Amino acid sequence: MNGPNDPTEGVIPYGSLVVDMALVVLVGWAVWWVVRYLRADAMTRQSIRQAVRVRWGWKRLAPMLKLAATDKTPTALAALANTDGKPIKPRVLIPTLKVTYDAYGVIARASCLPGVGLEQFQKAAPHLADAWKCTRVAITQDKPGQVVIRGVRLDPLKLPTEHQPTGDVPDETARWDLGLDEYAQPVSVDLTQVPGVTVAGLPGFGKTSLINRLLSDWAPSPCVQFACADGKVSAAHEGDYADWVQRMFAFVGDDLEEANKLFRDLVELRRLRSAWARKALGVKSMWDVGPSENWPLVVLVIDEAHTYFRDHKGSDPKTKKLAALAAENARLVEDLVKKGRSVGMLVILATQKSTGDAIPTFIRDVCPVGLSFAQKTAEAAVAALGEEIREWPDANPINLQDPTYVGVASMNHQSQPGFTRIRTPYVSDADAAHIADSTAHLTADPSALLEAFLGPRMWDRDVDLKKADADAA
Ligand SMILES: Nc1ncnc2c1ncn2[C@@H]1O[C@H](COP(=O)(O)OP(=O)(O)OP(=O)(O)O)[C@@H](O)[C@H]1O
Repeated sequence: MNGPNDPTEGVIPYGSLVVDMALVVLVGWAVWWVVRYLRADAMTRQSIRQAVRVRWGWKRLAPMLKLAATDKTPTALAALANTDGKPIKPRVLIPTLKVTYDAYGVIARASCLPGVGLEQFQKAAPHLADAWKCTRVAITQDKPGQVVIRGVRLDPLKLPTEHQPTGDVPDETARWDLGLDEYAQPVSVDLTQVPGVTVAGLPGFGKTSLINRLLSDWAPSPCVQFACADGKVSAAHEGDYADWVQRMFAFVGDDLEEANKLFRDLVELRRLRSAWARKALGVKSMWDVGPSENWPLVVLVIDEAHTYFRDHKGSDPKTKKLAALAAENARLVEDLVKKGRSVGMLVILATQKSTGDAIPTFIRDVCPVGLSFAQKTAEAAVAALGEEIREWPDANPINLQDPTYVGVASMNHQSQPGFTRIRTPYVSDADAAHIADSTAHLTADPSALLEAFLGPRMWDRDVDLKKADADAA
């Protein structure tokens, strides 16, 4: 009974305080979720609903897919509580499941149980895809005792994306952000220590846009200098690189002689860099210290590469001269790819031609990274990506001929087995032009930079280029 002197008067009962607080937390949590849901785009909202379904259905689904374990040994507590002597029921253990989402689908992390691990989850993947209404499900293990289940409702390869370059200096030099893989996971390749990349594919499937992205993302760095040979055009103001010319220390069109001179100059630079690396940088490989404004990473883009390498057949003097130039061009570019890695030179070769002479196999095979957009025939796919592609039919670029796959490439990297399919984003010409404009002042000739860096005393000294060649090989 509450009287005037009741000591509990004005004191909120402890139990009610806990309930109130729980209610506040619950309401706060619900509001947070509603706001999150309303602010999400249509694709993400679908994924949120999917994530809720996945979480709620897991307890029933896991045993049906044999992703549960039975523990017949009673726990100590159950044994103590078992006073009537009846046999104790075995416990069914269900892997814990934490589900998150993104625009493309769900990412679930499940704990492993005795007898239920990576292998069992991988076996169940097609059934998980059916139950969760996913186009694809991938199971990987990121740490012991836990698997990651990636389910994509929408096929990321079929959804075009765009990339707007920021114009900021990249955080990491030589990281090439390529796009999203078939599970919508970002794919990037580290091009430090990589001397060559090949890019092939039918016309109009996204090669230029892919290279545009690399140029746009890297151009803001003063530690990168670009040169280009574009076999599709005769003059710098034409074609895909017209805007980029201002951010390039050298540009040549389809003239074989001019291209030959550019390749020779770059081989000369490579030889000088090889000769001076140790004295000037204090290390044998530029990558030990990274590129700098004085010693920038030199990126040579050779577009429509077949223009410079293709075989010229005929016995008239003009054809013979072209044939000799093409053969020498191939030899010079091979030199750059084979020996340019440690001194910071990277060659990107692109072609729409799908025969072995477009990018000679002796050059292709020394390029550690190869990408191919759609190809018409299995032979063309092999010419682009090497014989190994025959063993990976799912990733074969002959399956990318549908217009839906404009912008989708299959990539191999010598350091990893197999191929990755990547949805590359579209980079508009206007955005690329803007970056080229705003970074044009960073353009510098790396040979002049080397000369200035070494100073007249060192530059004048005879360097043993033959020895440098032998060291670089
Ligand atoms: N990643 C992409 N996503 C969506 N659409 C793209 C993408 N890349 C290119 N496209 C579309 O395809 C068109 C042609 O692209 P691009 O010029 O990059 O092809 P290409 O392979 O370089 O062709 P070519 O060999 O003739 O130079 C672009 O204008 C654009 O409309």
